Amino acid sequence: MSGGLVAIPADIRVFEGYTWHAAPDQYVQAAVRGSGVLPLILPALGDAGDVDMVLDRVDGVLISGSRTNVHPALYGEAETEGHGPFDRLRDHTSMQLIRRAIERGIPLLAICRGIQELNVALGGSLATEIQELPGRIDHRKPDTQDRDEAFAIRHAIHVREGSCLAGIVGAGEVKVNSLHRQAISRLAPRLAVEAAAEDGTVEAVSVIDAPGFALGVQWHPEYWVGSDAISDRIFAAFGDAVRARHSGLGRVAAE
Ligand SMILES: N[C@@H](CCC(=O)NCCCC(=O)O)C(=O)O
Repeated sequence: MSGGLVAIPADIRVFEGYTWHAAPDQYVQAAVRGSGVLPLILPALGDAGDVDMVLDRVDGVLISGSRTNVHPALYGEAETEGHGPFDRLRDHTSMQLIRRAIERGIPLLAICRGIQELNVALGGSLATEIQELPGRIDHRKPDTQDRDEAFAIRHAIHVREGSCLAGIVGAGEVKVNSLHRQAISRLAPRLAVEAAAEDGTVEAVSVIDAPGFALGVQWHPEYWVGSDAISDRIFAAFGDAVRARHSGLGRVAAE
């Protein structure tokens, strides 16, 4: 595998009487098949981790989705019933990784919870239970046990002309899936909105003046890699950026 190494920060999960550091296989498979890179699941070590030691050795960072939410204290709000469930170690590891990857120009693709972590890591905030906000559609996962139904393409978003994302998938309307009940509220200063849903929900952002590839999307392109052109193009573009860094081209440019 010559495409480069990509860190995927793990979630903390408890089952079978153990605590696990885990990442969903759909992100691992999308990294391999869609980006042509070698994924490396990174334990959620929080302060015990050494982010720069990891970033010295990888060529990209892929931040996955999760049913857990970023803790509201990280964007200055009080915890309520509606904000949970939480994964504080994931929060800490992801956000350190995000900040340093951007500073070092290491390619970053942040998906669903990942775009929310990106926004909070750079100083923004989140809204929770957005389906209860005036004028918002319901962005939550459909009530089904069938995974293809859960990740089915469901609503339109508008990709802004001239955005980084437009350079990957084209500007205008595209259709995406939707499995979230939180979304960006206060946009972080260094983020630019790349796409939005018809109800105003931010669906994609890029990092202004980032030295490397740095894109966040609220939907799940990883799930349909191999059968959806938009998903394929996003992961191919991420893979190109990772390969450029792996070959030393991106590393020289950014550091
Ligand atoms: N928890 C956040 C982010 C949502 C997310 O990442 N969803 C992916 C998992 C979908 C599932 O299997 O339930 C939010 O709800 O906004």
